[in-house]
Amino acid sequence: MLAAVGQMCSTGQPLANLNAAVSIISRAAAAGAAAVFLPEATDFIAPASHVPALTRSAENRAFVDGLRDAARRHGVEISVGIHEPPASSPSDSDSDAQVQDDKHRKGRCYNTQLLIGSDGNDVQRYRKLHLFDVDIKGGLKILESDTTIPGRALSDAVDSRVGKLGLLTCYDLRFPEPSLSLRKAGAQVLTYPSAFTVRTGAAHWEILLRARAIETQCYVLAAAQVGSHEGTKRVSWGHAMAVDPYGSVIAQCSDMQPYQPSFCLANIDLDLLENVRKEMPLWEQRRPDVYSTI
Ligand SMILES: O=C(O)CNC(=O)[C@H](CS)NC(=O)CCC(=O)C(=O)O
Repeated sequence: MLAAVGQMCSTGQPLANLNAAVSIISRAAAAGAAAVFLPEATDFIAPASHVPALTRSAENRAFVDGLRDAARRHGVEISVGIHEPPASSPSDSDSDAQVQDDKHRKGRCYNTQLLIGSDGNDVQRYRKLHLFDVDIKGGLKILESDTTIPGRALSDAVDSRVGKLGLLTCYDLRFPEPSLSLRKAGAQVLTYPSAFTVRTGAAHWEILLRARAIETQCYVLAAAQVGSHEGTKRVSWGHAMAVDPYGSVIAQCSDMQPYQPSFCLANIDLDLLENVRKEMPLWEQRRPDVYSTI
């Protein structure tokens, strides 16, 4: 089964971003993709002060509806990173006092990965657990928690046409525990929709993606934002890629400028995955008698 891993440069306009995302989806579907993976914050990237209003805008609701429609029209599953207002889903459990207080006080949102089925219905959502609050010497200062509420749980590994998916997002990549937990829960394919910074991307992106694939013996699919986001100081690293369970980079988007909405295709071969796990049975070789395991 073919998975398409997308790369684009989101703006502050959800409807323009919808157009870019749909152009990836329609071309990927025509190329035979069964599922299309889009970056973190595909709906918009904008200055922090604009995030609360944009998250709750009619344009942003139209963005998600447009993707549901594209999933149905093209018959593909879609994973997409969005800004999600609290209590937007009936199953929402964010009723505790702290979260209620936070959302009223600051209008924060969740950084959510939404999985849409090929019938256009929502299948799963995952809210980013680890927020990117960093202040690195040399200029980089981002406080994601200014605009975002951290999720409080992993989401169950979920069936898709390209295998059982374990959903994670961007900065989560730096924490091996959730990837191991999802592997233990049955995941075969880990997703990391991202918007890595250029500096940290150059230093860590590919190494971390390959490490997570090697440790978990899962495919890793990492859609990515790329280039300068208009109206902000943010520049994203791109290098959207797919890694196989042996750690090989099997597909990668072009780094050629000017950046266009693009994708790369990866064949997800679950027989190969089983072979990797059989040849080197890491899971059975762990030593819980010596150290604690997930
Ligand atoms: O909310 C948005 O607008 C999009 N979200 C992001 O860009 C997020 C939070 S600011 N970026 C990261 O997590 C980068 C991680 C990273 O670069 C690293 O771990 O080195």
